Amino acid sequence: MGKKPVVVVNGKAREDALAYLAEHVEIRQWTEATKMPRETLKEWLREADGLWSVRPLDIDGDLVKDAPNLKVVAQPSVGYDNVKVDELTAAGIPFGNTPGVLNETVAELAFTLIASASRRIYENMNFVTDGQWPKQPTGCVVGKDLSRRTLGIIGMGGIGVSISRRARAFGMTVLYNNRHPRNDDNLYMTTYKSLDELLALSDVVCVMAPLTDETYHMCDAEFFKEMKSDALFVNVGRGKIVDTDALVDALNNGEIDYAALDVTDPEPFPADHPLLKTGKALIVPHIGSYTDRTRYEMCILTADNIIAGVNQKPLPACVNEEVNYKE
Ligand SMILES: NC(=O)c1ccc[n+]([C@@H]2O[C@H](COP(=O)([O-])OP(=O)(O)OC[C@H]3O[C@@H](n4cnc5c(N)ncnc54)[C@H](O)[C@@H]3O)[C@@H](O)[C@H]2O)c1
Ligand SMILES: O=C(O)[C@H](O)CO
Repeated sequence: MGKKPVVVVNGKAREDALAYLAEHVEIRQWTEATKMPRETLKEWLREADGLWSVRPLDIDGDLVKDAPNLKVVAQPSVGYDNVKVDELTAAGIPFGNTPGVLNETVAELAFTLIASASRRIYENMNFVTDGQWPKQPTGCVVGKDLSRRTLGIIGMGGIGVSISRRARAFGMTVLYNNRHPRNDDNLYMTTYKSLDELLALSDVVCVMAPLTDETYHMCDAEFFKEMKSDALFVNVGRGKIVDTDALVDALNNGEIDYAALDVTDPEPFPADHPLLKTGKALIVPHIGSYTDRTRYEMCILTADNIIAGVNQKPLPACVNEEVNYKE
């Protein structure tokens, strides 16, 4: 039997998925508690056929330029704003991500944020844990309905569609903004609006777009001024889509009512950040896809991307399908 292809894993990854991958390749994993130094990673890649990217890792042409045998890079996420895909394409390296398998799970988290923030679950639970059970009806923090209110989704891709289905089941009117209006059955009773219209009409605005040059700081001071003053702002896309200082100002000035975030800028988010001092934010630490089953499926898809790549076969989920595979 010939030598197995070598795949570098630059940090901690699910052991069950690595065990599956190890049936096909030889794994060289960075197991130190500290982040793998970039120069060491470049050194290891000189001998490698594949890279399983553990985030945060900036992936670009420089990282792979001295890796003559590298045939694939893959990571267990759908977002790939850490990757200069065109530079991998130029180097003849396909890049694999994990679309689809996480749609329902991330939509469940987005909807959990929408519902929990609307009913002020966090603040109301604090009454209970503090032994301050409130006198009804005025003592508690009064919430807002979801039914008969309007949700505006920015970024109507795989996850946006799954969020819109949940919102309709809760009796919400659903609007969306996307690069292009969509025309498919998934968007039943969901209406395309320009960004300005969506912001003016929505009671809940949910960002589910990728981070790109175009979306960086899309949610700025002007954006929040265009929202309704009693609206909820939700971000499950990427933290850097939001100008966080502008969000703090908008909450403090009453331009919007509340924010619920799965993603922040920066990550990790500092415990003494002014956003947490507004008392108007529900924040969780980027857990959108974190259920055991979904993370397993994402990691198995990552392994399958790598197995295909090292064998110079088309990846099951390839971002740069146009790549000319290395000979
Ligand atoms: N919080 C989490 O754990 C988590 C989990 C999964 C995905 N994400 C983020 O969500 C993003 C979307 O995931 P997806 O699987 O739905 O991707 P997708 O590619 O299926 O959908 C993204 C949609 O956003 C639209 N879009 C792009 N630029 C836009 C813009 N400027 N304005 C409006 N719409 C725009 C695209 O046209 C596309 O329809 C990912 O790129 C990732 O950054 C976060
Ligand atoms: O993009 C994704 O898939 C999530 O943010 C997890 O990294």
